[in-house]
Amino acid sequence: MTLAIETRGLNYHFGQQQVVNELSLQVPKGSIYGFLGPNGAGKTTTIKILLNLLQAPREKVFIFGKDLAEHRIESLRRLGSLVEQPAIYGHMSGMENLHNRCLLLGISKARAAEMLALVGLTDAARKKAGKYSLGMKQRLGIALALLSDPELLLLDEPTNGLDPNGIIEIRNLLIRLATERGKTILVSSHLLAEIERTATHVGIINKGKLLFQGTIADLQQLSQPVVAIDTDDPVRAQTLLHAAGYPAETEGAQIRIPFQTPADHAQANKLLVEAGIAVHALQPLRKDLEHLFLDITKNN
Ligand SMILES: Nc1ncnc2c1ncn2[C@@H]1O[C@H](COP(=O)(O)OP(=O)(O)OP(=O)(O)O)[C@@H](O)[C@H]1O
Repeated sequence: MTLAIETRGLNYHFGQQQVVNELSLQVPKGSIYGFLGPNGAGKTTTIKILLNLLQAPREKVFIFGKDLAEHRIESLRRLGSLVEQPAIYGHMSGMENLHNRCLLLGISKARAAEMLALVGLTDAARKKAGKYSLGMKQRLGIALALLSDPELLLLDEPTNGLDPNGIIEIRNLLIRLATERGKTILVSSHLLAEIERTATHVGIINKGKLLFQGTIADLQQLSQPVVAIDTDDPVRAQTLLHAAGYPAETEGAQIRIPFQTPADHAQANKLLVEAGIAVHALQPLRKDLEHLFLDITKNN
């Protein structure tokens, strides 16, 4: 497996505070890697190290197999990024913003129109960027990052503050960039739901430590959905379900069984009702990131 990004036991401190702790990321080439963690987990700091905005220690950070500390310029040429707010001039149109950057980078202006089309902003090309919606600004920021045709994109919470439409637009754009243009994309978020439909791979960090890394299928295995059952007699309900072969667990006054098929849930319901137990509610639940974190931390 070729790795676009690899960190080997990376550490980083702000004063006394250890913000990145023995972090070993492996981002396969061609993947959309969801870099997940709650606020303050160390995502932005890690991304800044990958961009050498914070100094990358020797032999800890590798971009396409090369030590970033030793091959800084060469590695950074292969990277495009959107960290925090995109650097956009509000008084210029989207097209002018891109032309401006083309001039700075010594790139043909023809790239500007191509990138605007790629991020779906052709119709708004002449509009002042200051009048763009937040989602349009983010897409313009991504177009700016793409001008130099980098192989690897690092996007720090690109959907932060966007409405559902904006989130879908960014999601579709990332999928197109990976599948049609062969880009590798590392995208950070604190919301699993935002990432899981886009990402092929996931890394979860908390307090600078990697708690999980793997494919989205590996993660889904861990976040198996469950069915929560509220009854008037949880103890007897659990015993009955167990006897019928359901691996029923209690969570407070609720019983939880693994999510199977609707017919299977109906069967469990029938079993309980026929035994004279009142079933108040039967509800499929997906573990959210917070619960997944708890689970993953517990297993560590
Ligand atoms: N320049 C700095 N000086 C001191 N501490 C900092 C600095 N930047 C970040 N930190 C601290 O490092 C920790 C990690 O912050 P970081 O921004 O990397 O997290 P994050 O996962 O990106 O969170 P968020 O989703 O809130 O952006 C936090 O406790 C933060 O307060």
